[in-house]
Amino acid sequence: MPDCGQNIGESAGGTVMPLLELQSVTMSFGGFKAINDLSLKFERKPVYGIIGPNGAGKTTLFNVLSGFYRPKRGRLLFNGQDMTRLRAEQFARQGIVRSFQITSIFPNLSVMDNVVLSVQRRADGGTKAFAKIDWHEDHRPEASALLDQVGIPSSLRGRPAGDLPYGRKRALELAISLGAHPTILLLDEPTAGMTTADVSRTTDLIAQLSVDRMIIVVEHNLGVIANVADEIIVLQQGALLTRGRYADVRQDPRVIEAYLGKRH
Ligand SMILES: Nc1ncnc2c1ncn2[C@@H]1O[C@H](COP(=O)(O)OP(=O)(O)OP(=O)(O)O)[C@@H](O)[C@H]1O
Repeated sequence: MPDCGQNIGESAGGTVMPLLELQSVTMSFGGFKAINDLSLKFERKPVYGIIGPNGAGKTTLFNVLSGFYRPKRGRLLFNGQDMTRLRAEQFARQGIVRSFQITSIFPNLSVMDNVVLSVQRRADGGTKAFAKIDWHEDHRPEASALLDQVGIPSSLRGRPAGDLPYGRKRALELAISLGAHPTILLLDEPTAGMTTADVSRTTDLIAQLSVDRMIIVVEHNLGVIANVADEIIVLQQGALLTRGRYADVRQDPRVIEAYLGKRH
């Protein structure tokens, strides 16, 4: 392969290519535009937070970014590659992985085997999701390390995943996602429904995980966003209202109005 002297993420012209880019994306439901002609660039920052009032289009955007929705109009580029027509599992194989859908946990499998399965799936290129347990042995060390990383103690790892308390289930979901070796990790309301202690643990974990990968978080809890996000993207009515550091965004009168209404 010829060496063109080009770094990953750098275009031929020397300008830095966004890791992820939306170009004029519209996502409609029965004629209603939940996302309307939205263009966004995600550079290589560690943590982006997506916020906005109810109905702003956060979940829809999240579903587009993770390949769960395919927009009718516009394009989604990952490292310059057009992802628009790909499916969610192809996104995951390329390195865009979403977490915090407890539905992806197999409740009857042990906590450890859930993570082993994820590591296995990645190692096999996503082709043998329901493999026999005996070839899991090779993947136990990595699975153990991932469970260490998300703070699930050894005493819980042999238990059926379905028996874990809520906060631990979400940590397990994160370990499962990390087994896919994401370049971009998408977190959908990572602290929803958590106790204060779990919120604090999850916030620390997001910061720790962001050292090695980009994280995009959709979150209602602005305290969490303030703590973890390097840049905030504010949506309103399916469009970009503004973006920037939390300290600046929270003082923006348009953002205050969007959240609280004109009277405030
Ligand atoms: N599957 C769907 N079918 C019809 N309308 C939808 C669908 N999904 C979202 N919408 C509409 O699109 C708009 C944006 O919804 P979305 O869930 O993306 O907003 P959100 O910012 O995540 O809101 P919330 O903060 O309330 O979760 C809303 O008006 C919603 O009713």
